Amino acid sequence: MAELVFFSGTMDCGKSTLALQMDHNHSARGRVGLIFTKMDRAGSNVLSSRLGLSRGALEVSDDLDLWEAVVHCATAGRRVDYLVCDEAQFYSAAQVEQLARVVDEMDVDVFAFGITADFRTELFPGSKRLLELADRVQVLQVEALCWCGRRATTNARVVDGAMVVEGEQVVVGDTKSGQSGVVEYEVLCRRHYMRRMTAHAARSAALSPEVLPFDLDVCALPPRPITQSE
Ligand SMILES: Nc1ncnc2c1ncn2[C@@H]1O[C@H](COP(=O)(O)OP(=O)(O)O)[C@@H](O)[C@H]1O
Ligand SMILES: Cc1cn([C@H]2C[C@H](O)[C@@H](COP(=O)(O)O)O2)c(=O)[nH]c1=O
Repeated sequence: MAELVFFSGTMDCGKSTLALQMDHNHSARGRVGLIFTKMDRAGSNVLSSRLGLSRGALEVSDDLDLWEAVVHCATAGRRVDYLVCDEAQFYSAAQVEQLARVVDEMDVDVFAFGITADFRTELFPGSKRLLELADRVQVLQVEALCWCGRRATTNARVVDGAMVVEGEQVVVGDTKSGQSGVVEYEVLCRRHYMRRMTAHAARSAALSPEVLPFDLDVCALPPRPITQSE
């Protein structure tokens, strides 16, 4: 019996890697799949992992009807046993409903991968619909960690080390850019998200004479690497 499964977690927790592993394992057993993605950091029509693995993928444009795409393959005589859908947070609610229809009417497994909440801790439309319709929601076992060592549960948007909470919901980016003025993301625990305390802000606070010595959060900072100039 086919299922719609939503594999979710924060940024940088291994979702794309798992997507590639799932495709590998299913195809190794003779199953035939289609890989979809949307706005992968590496570019169009590619599903990439920070581990360096990547595969060609069908780009999910805003107007792509995923039900029609699978029906087209089937009517062209191409077997489809499963779909891998990465960056599913970017899909529309209607496209998620099309995926559910593929599962229910064509008995095709759909494995969707994506983050649930944006930089404001609000659900993406695609993620919301997946949480509402999926047969199973699996939180990935590899935990991304906040700078303090707690499990990260939020995806903060950061510009020049400072958290920003205003802006467009969709800004493609990575967890480290190192370039001034460029949007990047940092996974944080809820506590430090609510405090707007990025690793950069915590390090700055640690150097401030106002910080009381028993502010354990700041004391939890990993030692800053000593640069050559110091
Ligand atoms: N050099 C490395 N050695 C081992 N694991 C790594 C390395 N670089 C990245 N990773 C793993 O890859 C994960 C991110 O992979 P990726 O699939 O791109 O995540 P996501 O799609 O969730 O953003 C990290 O959580 C980390 O566990
Ligand atoms: C929090 C947040 C993230 N994004 C973008 C940034 C990345 O391009 C993807 C997530 O990719 P990953 O494989 O999970 O690392 O989503 C965004 O557009 N808006 C946000 O609020």
